[in-house]
Amino acid sequence: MQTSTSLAIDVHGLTKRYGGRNVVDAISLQVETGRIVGFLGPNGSGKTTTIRMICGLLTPDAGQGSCLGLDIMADAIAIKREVGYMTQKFGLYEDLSIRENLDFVARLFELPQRQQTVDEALQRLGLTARQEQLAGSLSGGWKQRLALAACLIHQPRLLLLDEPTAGVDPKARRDFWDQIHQLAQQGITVLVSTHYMDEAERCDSLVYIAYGKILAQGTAAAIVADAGARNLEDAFVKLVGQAEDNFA
Ligand SMILES: Nc1ncnc2c1ncn2[C@@H]1O[C@H](COP(=O)(O)OP(=O)(O)OP(=O)(O)O)[C@@H](O)[C@H]1O
Repeated sequence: MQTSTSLAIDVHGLTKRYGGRNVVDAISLQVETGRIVGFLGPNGSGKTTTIRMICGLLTPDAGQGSCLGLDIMADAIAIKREVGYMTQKFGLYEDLSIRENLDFVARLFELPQRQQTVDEALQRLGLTARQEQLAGSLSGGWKQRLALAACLIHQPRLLLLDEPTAGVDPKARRDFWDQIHQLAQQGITVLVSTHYMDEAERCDSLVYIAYGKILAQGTAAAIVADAGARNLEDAFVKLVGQAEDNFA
């Protein structure tokens, strides 16, 4: 039996309603510390909304739970200090350099020894040589690397990555995933949403949602086997087809 202390995410019945519709509908999710969990589902299925409720950015209409042992309703501010949240749209200042962007984030978190912290962040992500380059002049892959450096600067224990590799070339995506695996080896938990099947295959386990509900979860191999499918993509097509009949 799993004890709650080994769960980085432990939420029950999370529900969010917009315009009279449950866009997230009673989702319960448990993620063990140090795991990489892929969060998949069609556009508009509720992934971003769920991620935002988990990290206290959005208040659920129903449900409860904890993130890193902190209550998602009562401890939202404390959660933000422990979580790195990377969105599809990189929230960086295009007219600031790489170094200035990281320094700005370090100030927001009121980190001590800012210069050293920024130096280390630059080094860890291979950004030192480009530190004076303006963020706006970077390619998608380098912007993504900077965004990851920014969301790691306060040494979070949990990374919530919302389609972090959208629009990034294959080499940069591969580098990014190598980085994610290194972080997980250091004990950081990762919940990552993606539409890419090759990325899903690199996760320890997967959660697949549609219409705001979890349709399948487990390892990629188990999901494929349970769906009687040839591969992950086929499994998801089957699952969403069945869900259309039930929920659409
Ligand atoms: N603030 C809001 N007001 C009204 N509707 C919203 C709001 N935020 C999200 N929605 C709706 O909720 C549904 C779920 O959106 P969400 O962004 O969580 O999906 P998603 O699975 O992350 O999609 P994608 O893969 O396209 O990023 C969508 O129909 C969206 O239009």
